[in-house]
Amino acid sequence: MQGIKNLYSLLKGNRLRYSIGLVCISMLNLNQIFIATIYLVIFDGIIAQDISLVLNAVYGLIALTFFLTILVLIGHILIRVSSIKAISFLRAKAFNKMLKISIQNHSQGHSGDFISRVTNDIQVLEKSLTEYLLNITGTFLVGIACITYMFILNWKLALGLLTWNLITLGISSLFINPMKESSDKVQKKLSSTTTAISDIITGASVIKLYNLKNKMARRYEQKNKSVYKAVSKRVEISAVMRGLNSFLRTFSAIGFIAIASIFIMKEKGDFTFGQVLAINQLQHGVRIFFQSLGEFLNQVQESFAGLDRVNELLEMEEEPTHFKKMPALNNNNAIAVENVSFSYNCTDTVLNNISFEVREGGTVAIVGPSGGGKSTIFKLLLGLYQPQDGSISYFGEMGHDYSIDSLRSLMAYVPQDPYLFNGTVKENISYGKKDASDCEIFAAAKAANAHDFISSLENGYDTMVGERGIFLSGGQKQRIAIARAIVKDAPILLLDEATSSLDNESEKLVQNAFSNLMQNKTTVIIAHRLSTIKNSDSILVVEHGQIIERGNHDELLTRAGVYTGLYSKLSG
Ligand SMILES: Nc1ncnc2c1ncn2[C@@H]1O[C@H](COP(=O)(O)OP(=O)(O)OP(=O)(O)O)[C@@H](O)[C@H]1O
Repeated sequence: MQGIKNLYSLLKGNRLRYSIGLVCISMLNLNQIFIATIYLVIFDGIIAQDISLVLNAVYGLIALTFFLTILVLIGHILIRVSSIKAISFLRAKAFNKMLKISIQNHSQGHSGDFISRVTNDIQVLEKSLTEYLLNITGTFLVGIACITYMFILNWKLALGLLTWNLITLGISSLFINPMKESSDKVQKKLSSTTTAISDIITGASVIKLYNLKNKMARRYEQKNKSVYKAVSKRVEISAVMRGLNSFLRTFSAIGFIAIASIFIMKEKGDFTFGQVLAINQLQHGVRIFFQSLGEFLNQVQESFAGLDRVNELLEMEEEPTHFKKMPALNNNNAIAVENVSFSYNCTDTVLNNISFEVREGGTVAIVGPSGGGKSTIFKLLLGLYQPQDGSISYFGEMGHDYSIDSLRSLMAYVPQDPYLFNGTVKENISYGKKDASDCEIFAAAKAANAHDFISSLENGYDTMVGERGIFLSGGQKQRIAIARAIVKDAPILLLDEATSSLDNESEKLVQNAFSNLMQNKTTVIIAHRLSTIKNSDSILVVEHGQIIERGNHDELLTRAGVYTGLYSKLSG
């Protein structure tokens, strides 16, 4: 019952329209009652030789058919419109939620699973609003109406039939839990196939490069097989349930005819022939109520499983709007990081007691071996994760004094492999600043050494870049990302220099674009180019989550430590 209530709650704002639609369509189910009444009138009329009674009943039947057709038409329109509205609202809610959930939740889940929740699971919910709830409500209404009418016609027959149907409901209800469990499994398995599909799309080039086609096909086949197994299990349960229902239905009909015949033959029945036919008709409604209701309740379990998964998504922890409170710092530098420690999983320490500062307009380069914690420092500065210990301040204000949004407006971040959205070049640059004018976009592209190549594209700034910028080279994507950062014009830059080497010409263009971007800005750069490192005010060597050396290029070289080793590798 709670599950059905939850499904109805999806219709918030559309409930009245949906309920009217439900009533209209349910009226169609109530035709059992009308037809039973007409049978009663026609057959008792025939026996009484009353032609006008028979004719009136026939006219009534025609009028009823016409009336019900109109009602069903209106009902379907109302149900469809309100369901589509509710479902598109839910889709938008899930989409917005995905924009808000913390990066931790994003990294823990698989993109395919998220996609499956917003597509497969919501689709099931749509079906439950347009089909399952309709079936349940209609069945419920017709059942109650038929039972009431049967009691009015003959309470003894009604009581006998009711008892028998209650027993059949008890038998059907044995299938509720297994059906819910197997539907749950089907939705989860479906989600894992979406995950596999998402992998082959995002990893298409790796699959081709390493010739993983067969491996991926086998992996998908396995997942597909497990979907097949889960669906087969559900089909088995449903088949047994349907078979049993069908048997009970037939048994009940034969039983009723037998009992009614005995009553009539022994002339013990206190009902007319018309009433027998009417009750026979009504029994159909009662059977639907007791048997199909069980069947529909089992069907709706599929939507409860989908609803659980969508609700799980909607209840995921959102990114906090502010940093958590930190011990105050008295430091007016553009960035001050003091005694910061951090772990992704609360057990393995990734950053251990890190402290450094960057003066306004200064440049700090972070270098060190892979996995040392360089990118993690950026994630903390950007507020994507919060340190467990220590403090971070920006321009003399504590991180927690800013909202996360205003904090991010202070920073422009250019990652190693910039993400471009599937849109035009112009759109991708303009993401740096709301309402960026064409002039600002062109000026930024010029400063990022991107204007010339953009102008030579087929549609210039209106050229589509493809998914993740697939139509552009690595250097071109970087320059567009730099142009995006220039448009943002944030006082702090976080730059992650690409490790992959570009050809000489492209390398020069990107380096030059970086220099233009860094003018008059405070910059922290994860550096891999010797020239960048040498030109920084200060260099931090990060290894195993600690700053093991710091100073400028000359100072570090005189120490003959880890930096000297890195330097000789880079210059060698
Ligand atoms: N989202 C995450 N969840 C759990 N552990 C993570 C996550 N991201 C990184 N790590 C771990 O944190 C450590 C530091 O990673 P980080 O990416 O900061 O290193 P890095 O110095 O930037 O490496 P690289 O130069 O290869 O990019 C690594 O051991 C890595 O496995």
